[in-house]
Amino acid sequence: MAYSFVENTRFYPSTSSLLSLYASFSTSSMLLRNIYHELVPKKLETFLVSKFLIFFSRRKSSPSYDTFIIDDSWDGLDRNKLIDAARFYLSSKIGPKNKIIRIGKFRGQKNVTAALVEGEKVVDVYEGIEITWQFAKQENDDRSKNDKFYNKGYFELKFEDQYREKIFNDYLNHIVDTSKAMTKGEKVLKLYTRSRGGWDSIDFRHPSTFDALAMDHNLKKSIIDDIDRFLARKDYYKRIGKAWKRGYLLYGPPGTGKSSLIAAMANYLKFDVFDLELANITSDADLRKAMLDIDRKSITVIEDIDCNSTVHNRSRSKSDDSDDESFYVKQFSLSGLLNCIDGLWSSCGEERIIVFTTNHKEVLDPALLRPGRMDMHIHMSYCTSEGFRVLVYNYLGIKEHKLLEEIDGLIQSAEATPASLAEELLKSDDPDVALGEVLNFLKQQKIKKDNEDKIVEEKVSSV
Ligand SMILES: Nc1ncnc2c1ncn2[C@@H]1O[C@H](COP(=O)(O)OP(=O)(O)OP(=O)(O)O)[C@@H](O)[C@H]1O
Repeated sequence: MAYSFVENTRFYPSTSSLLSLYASFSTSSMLLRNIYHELVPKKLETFLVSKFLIFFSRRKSSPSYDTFIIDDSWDGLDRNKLIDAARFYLSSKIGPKNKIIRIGKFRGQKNVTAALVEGEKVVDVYEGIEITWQFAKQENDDRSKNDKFYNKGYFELKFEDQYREKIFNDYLNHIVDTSKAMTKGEKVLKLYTRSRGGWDSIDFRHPSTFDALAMDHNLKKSIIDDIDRFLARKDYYKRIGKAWKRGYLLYGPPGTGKSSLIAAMANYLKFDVFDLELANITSDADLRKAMLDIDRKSITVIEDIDCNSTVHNRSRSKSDDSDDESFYVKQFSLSGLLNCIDGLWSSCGEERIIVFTTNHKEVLDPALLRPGRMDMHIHMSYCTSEGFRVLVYNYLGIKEHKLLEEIDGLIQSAEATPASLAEELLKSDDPDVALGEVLNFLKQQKIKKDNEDKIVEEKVSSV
């Protein structure tokens, strides 16, 4: 036992020496810590720690990656909206690491936009997840092969496979929302037309505005009020169980501004325009598909409905037509079309506007004209004195002129369209000359109109 005591004192320090050793160790570690904090700033420390962790986590196991492809078109038919959103989104992510970029600017757009070219990569970080974007061109596209700068293609986004769900459910929505916010106030409207079973789009840059429209002031105001009320009533439509859509029937002679009014509506609402030519619709299924593919916040236009035998002639029977396919198209009436739209759109719960135009309201299916069918019937009439003042201000920049009184006296009876008067005003920048042209035109127009009236009167009296 004594031996063991002697042995123990030789190999183990006493409690007091242990305490003094600990005290000197903690003093020097505090000193070292202070020196370290003095010399190494907080940011550098965080950076070093993160690099250290990344280095060891990479060494631990090499991650595997998944890739999503965002193609130019979806389903081979319609434009893939996600690619447009991705383009906008990535334009803000392109940085100094990208040595070659495409740049451009739309008319009316405030800032220059950048885009990725083939092979260039962008690394985006979303909630700590790294996503690598790359743009690639379609291999089977001939123009892609020959034209280095042709930008039809697709995006690849690559990420660690453990984040697949997060990317799919959250990140892609984040891209759509961010791109929407980025384009707000700078939205370039699109005009969609139907071709090869899908919708093709081009930029829609019609300059028409409500201010520039030559039409009755009260009518103009009632249209704007109607649109505003419609947009504010989402809950109301939901409550009464009706599709949140509004239908307008524009009727009047050619050149009275029906297309201009549609463009003014689109510009006012910042809604895209879908031009639906019923003559290009091949079947009921095609019509349903076309209607279902129409985006929310859009105006669907069916122009010159009176020229479309397919929709106003309801009384045709199958024996009238040998061709089954065309018979099928001719089967749907305008009110049938509206029912179809109501049915399809009621489930979508998003705002949509539909506009029909006609030069001859009188030949339309009476079912369409029944109250409640189209929400508002808008008569686009020949130019009035009030409307002409708007044109004069738009084209010549003046509000008063000595010839205006004489023009006012003729304008109502001459039945001139705003389009024809606009043509006359375009002939000169000099108000004296331009308004002189208008006056001559109205005089000739009046003579023509009186002659036509005389012929009609003679016909009526001979009957
Ligand atoms: N009410 C109007 N206010 C201002 N400009 C007008 C108006 N109506 C016509 N115009 C001018 O005439 C051009 C042709 O008019 P627009 O195409 O809008 O007429 P429309 O009634 O749609 O004719 P159509 O029935 O032949 O399609 C317009 O681009 C515009 O310059």
